[in-house]
Amino acid sequence: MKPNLLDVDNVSKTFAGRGLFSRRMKRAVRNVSFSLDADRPEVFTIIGESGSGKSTLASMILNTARPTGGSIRFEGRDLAHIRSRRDRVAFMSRVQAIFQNPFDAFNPLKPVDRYLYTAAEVFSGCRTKEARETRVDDALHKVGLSLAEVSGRFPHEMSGGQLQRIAIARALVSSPSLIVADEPVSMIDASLRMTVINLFRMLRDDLGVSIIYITHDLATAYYISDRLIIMQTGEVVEAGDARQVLAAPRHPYSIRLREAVLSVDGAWRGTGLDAEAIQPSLR
Ligand SMILES: Nc1ncnc2c1ncn2[C@@H]1O[C@H](COP(=O)(O)OP(=O)(O)OP(=O)(O)O)[C@@H](O)[C@H]1O
Repeated sequence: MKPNLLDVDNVSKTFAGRGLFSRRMKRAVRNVSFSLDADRPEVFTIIGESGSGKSTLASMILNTARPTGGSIRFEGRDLAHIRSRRDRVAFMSRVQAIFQNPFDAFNPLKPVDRYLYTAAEVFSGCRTKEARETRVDDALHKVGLSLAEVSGRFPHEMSGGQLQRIAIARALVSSPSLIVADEPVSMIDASLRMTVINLFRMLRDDLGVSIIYITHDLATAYYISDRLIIMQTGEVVEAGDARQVLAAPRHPYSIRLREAVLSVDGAWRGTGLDAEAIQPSLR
């Protein structure tokens, strides 16, 4: 039987308390489980307020932090068994990350195309300049840009939205099957947010890439998610089909979350989304 794309199996993460003599442990993530099907690309959203454990969970999925309980398998392989450089590179070519602030992801003194060439060489094994250029141009076209537009340009010459699209292009260079996007639009102008959000849809529908979309923003979550989990103090308090969960939330936290969005006039406008058009039943 074909393994799942991802299995997060009863995963927990406890941090040792800060301070030399501190014995207090911080349980950032508690017993979280979910799976992504390899044959059904989807946008799977992890939503929750600040400090609910979203980024900690993301870093375990990206294998940059180890769970203190439970296990994570990618395409059937336990991430704890990925040790050699070769295995790490192979994993990273299949699972890519997009972070919150695109300006942090690029060195201001380095032209952005260099990052794409490096990705083409390291993750896609493109040995010649021509092969790298073709690969990079192809990835840039998928996000609505081209090598000609981007070549030799520095991060400060780009808008946040453009730079985030370049970050997505960099992630696409290796043809990943999973992208973990941690608050990818929260630092981008509202007017450009939807371009990036719609790109995730395109990646799912046209390229078959699954996206783990991490956010505290209910409106964009509602717009693009297939399934979601809602986290509170490290635990999953609600999970399921995005439309069902957000249209009829059951847990007090998800009810509060929904009310918070609906009570703030213009909250939907801030995202560039039309709440009525998306889901009239939320009103
Ligand atoms: N390295 C660490 N050492 C100790 N505690 C940590 C560490 N990293 C995170 N935490 C704690 O774990 C909890 C979850 O943090 P996390 O960053 O995963 O939350 P989050 O939902 O991503 O929040 P935000 O939306 O603000 O990024 C928080 O209470 C945080 O203070």
